[in-house]
Amino acid sequence: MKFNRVVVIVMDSVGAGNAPDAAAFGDTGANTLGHIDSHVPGGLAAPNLRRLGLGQVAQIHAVETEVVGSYGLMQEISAGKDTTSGHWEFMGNPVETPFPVFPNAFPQDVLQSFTEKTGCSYIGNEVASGTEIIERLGQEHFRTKAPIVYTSADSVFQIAAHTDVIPLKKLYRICDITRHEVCVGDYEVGRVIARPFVGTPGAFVRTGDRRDYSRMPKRKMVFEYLTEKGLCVVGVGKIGDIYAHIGLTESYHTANNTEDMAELTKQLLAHRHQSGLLMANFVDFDSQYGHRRNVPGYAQCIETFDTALGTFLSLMQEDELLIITADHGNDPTWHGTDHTRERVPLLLYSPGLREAVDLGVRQTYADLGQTIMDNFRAGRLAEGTSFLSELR
Ligand SMILES: O=P(O)(O)O[C@H]1O[C@H](CO)[C@@H](O)[C@H]1O
Ligand SMILES: [Mn+2]
Ligand SMILES: [Mn+2]
Repeated sequence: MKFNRVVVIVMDSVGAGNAPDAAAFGDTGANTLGHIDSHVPGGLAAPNLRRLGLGQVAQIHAVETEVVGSYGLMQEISAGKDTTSGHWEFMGNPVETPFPVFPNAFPQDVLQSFTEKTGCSYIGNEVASGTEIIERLGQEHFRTKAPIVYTSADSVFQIAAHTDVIPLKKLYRICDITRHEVCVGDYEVGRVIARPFVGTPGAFVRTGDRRDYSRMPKRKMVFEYLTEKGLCVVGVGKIGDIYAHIGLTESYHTANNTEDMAELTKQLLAHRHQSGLLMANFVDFDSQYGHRRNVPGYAQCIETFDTALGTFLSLMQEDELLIITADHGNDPTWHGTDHTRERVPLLLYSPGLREAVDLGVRQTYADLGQTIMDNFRAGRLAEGTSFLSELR
């Protein structure tokens, strides 16, 4: 079995529950898909994901469905349950040492360095929810013209600014300096994130111009192996940012899931003459609904995605393989606002596959990357087991 193209969709945070090491993360019992399904009247309607085997791997209510995809679960070996750890592990770089987190916000020396290097003062410096902190500090931000600095439970240095106070380009420059000159050494967070927002007090809205500045991976990952072989690697949404823009031949930033699917479809059709990888991260599940603990919103987001997925599946050819997965959980019924340590679904589809195969529980997310390496005869990763030969 060999596919000319592999398409990977990461449904950001759509976990399937029960990671064996969930206790170490305070997440015993968290179950993103299971809990959403049980909280929605009538349960989740996701006929296309079910056709690919979602009902076989997630604890969602039973619906009689003909399964045409192959399916399994993957569990993470990385030390963190953040986006970067998950994505890097997919592509052969599990994160062994946790990225630094700041449960009491940033120490004074980091902030002093921030002020010196960027020439900006700051307000905030809290562990906060991004939507809540801009409402609470928005007026002070207008008065002082200082960016709002905050962190989350995961390893991030977030910088929020209204676009009328700090123009987008300037915010990006501040983030770039923070990434390269401030968050270094013991403060090398997973990501520095630009959080521009617009609107008026009481109605501030974050825009789709968010940018993530990743730390540099220490190991070579799948993208580089593929591009070295002359294959194309096209990223959609946050993919370029998450992989520090290494090994991509093209990258298309998007503002939301709708744009992700539109761009992914466009790129599926545009690159038919080439061989390689096309990968998208659909972030809305996580950022709009998971962190906001919005159960009906999350359910609706899955159902909307499912409908768009139906159209995407109908466009696929026999020599194209689609892999759908997630990078961690973010159970909207859980306490707090952080991600949850869960196994993630692994759903495969190709019109070229004739049988639905149960791929079981994969012991690392790197099985995904190893399968891609195997498919393109691009060598072997140190971690992961290919499931290519299991497909029928
Ligand atoms: O509250 P907001 O700003 O959405 O923060 C969320 O977004 C960040 C990146 O995914 C995470 O750290 C998470 O907590
Ligand atoms: Mn994520
Ligand atoms: Mn998140």
